[in-house]
Amino acid sequence: MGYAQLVIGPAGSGKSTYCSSLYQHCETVGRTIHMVNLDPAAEHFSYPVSTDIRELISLDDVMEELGMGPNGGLIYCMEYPLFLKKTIGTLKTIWMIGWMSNWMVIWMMTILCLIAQIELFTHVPVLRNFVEHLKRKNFNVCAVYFLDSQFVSDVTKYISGCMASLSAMIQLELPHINILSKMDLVSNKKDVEEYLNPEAQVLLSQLNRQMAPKFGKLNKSLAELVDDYSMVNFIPLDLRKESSIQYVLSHIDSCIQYGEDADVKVRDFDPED
Ligand SMILES: Nc1nc2c(ncn2[C@@H]2O[C@H](COP(=O)(O)OP(=O)(O)OP(=O)(O)O)[C@@H](O)[C@H]2O)c(=O)[nH]1
Ligand SMILES: [Mg+2]
Repeated sequence: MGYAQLVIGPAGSGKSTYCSSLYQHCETVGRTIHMVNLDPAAEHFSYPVSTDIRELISLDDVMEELGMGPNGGLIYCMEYPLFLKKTIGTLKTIWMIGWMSNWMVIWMMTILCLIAQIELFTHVPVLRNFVEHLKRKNFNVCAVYFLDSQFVSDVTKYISGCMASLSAMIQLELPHINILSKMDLVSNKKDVEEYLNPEAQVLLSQLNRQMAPKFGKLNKSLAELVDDYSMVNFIPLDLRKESSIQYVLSHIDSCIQYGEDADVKVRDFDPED
């Protein structure tokens, strides 16, 4: 059994910083973790990367050689025929050197803008195929979705963040954890706390207050949608506090049942498969 978290979220939401802090945290507590970069647009890492998709294809090369823009270039990279093969090869390499019982963090792509992000989740099957493959290979995987706490300062931004997260949740069909990042930048914690686990009625009245009356019906549907998917709640993350990282990690652990068989070193798969 292997364990993996798929770190996803909009540009600048704090994914890389989280990976770096998580790596340091795991080093401190003596927990093995492997970072796998699947982001063709990544630039540099402040932690050792076990495998890196850029050895196969990088966004810079695609933009330079094919004259593509950043969003189209990213989709080109993800659709590149060998992308899935390389990622699967990556996993095999990790398995073969016997890391099976360890954690693996898959640092998922940088999302260049919201449109690109939705296309990457809805139109490009490679992510989903990859997730399916991980599951078939006995990996417990969860998606860790990042949202910048600066973007939940009002209800309309919060709803748009929820919709993006929901779309990832529905497309990937993975256990899903939402993180509200950069909590150290929030001066009034109360403003944000009300969005950690909001009630539909409160969201609706706030939306109606901010928007023209003609949006009333839409607001009601959106508030109900967020409520129906009660999984759309957020865990705050303050990277200054070790306890906050530990708290997030414990949620992820329980989400993918890490720990129960963590010490089992036996391979329950065929590496050549
Ligand atoms: N104050 C504060 N700043 C943060 C935190 N996390 C990230 N940042 C800053 O936010 C910016 C973006 O963070 P990244 O970790 O690069 O975000 P990302 O999601 O990896 O961004 P892309 O890879 O471009 O999609 C950087 O300037 C970070 O220093 C945090 O917890 N607190
Ligand atoms: Mg990044």
